Amino acid sequence: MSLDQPAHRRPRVAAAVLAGGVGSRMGSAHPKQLLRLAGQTILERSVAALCAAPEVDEVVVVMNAAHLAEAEKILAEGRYDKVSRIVPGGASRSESSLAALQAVDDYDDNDLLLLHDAARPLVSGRTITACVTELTEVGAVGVAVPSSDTVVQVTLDASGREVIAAVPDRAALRRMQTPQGFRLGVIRRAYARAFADPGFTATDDCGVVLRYLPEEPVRIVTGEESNIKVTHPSDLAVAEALLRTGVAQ
Ligand SMILES: Nc1ccn([C@@H]2O[C@H](COP(=O)(O)OP(=O)(O)OP(=O)(O)O)[C@@H](O)[C@H]2O)c(=O)n1
Ligand SMILES: C[C@](O)(CO)[C@H](O)COP(=O)(O)O
Repeated sequence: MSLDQPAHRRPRVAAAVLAGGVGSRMGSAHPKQLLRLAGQTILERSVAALCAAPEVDEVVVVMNAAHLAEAEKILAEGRYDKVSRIVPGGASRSESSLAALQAVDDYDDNDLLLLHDAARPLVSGRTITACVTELTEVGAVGVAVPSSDTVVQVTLDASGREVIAAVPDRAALRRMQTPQGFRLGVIRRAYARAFADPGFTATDDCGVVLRYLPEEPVRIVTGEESNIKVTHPSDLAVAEALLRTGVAQ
């Protein structure tokens, strides 16, 4: 903890919106976070959700470097008061998470960081609050939902075709979403170890803690089906419908 902070102060809470991707699966010329969803960009919707959360003090946007100026313009016009920094993302999602960590290097290890996919514009205030609440007890938390599909592990047969290798017990499986939240000391240590590992790859941030700080419990908060990740063109239509019908806001 830095010397100019009282020891008993409440932890500061930063939220990072990860928007460093190119959206290749969306197949659009523009990164998907800059596409409009019911009249507002996906990026703005994610930023607005985090800005509206009373627990969040500050929002950092990690933007695809080629579109930084565009994001700055959009977010300035929208007057998102909690957005303090817009920084360039990295080549992978993990490198963009690292850029978020670097953007809050003035925060103490005891402060909190939520990492959220820009591509999940329908996240609710309830889910954000639940993450921050859990971080009063644990150092790492991730939002997840049960799977309504059976999930199988596959392998390749001799002819190179996919076959089922295992059917894990569905009751013990969850589909991870974001936000994923951390005490900064925890996520800093996990990423320091991860980036020292030449074989490091990850698809989310909780997985980095699980792998590199195995002694650290990563708690699950049950999320909402409506917190979809806009990934393929059909997800845009689903997101529009969720907004139109009031299932999401
Ligand atoms: N280098 C990257 C890659 C991804 N992301 C962000 O991580 C979130 C989840 O990634 P994904 O849905 O895969 O987005 P893209 O990488 O843009 O999509 P694709 O994999 O289809 O190219 C998105 O908000 C994306 O912008 C990021 O900040 N930096
Ligand atoms: C973090 C995440 O949204 C959890 O489901 C997901 O792993 C991101 O994966 P992507 O391939 O970067 O979309």
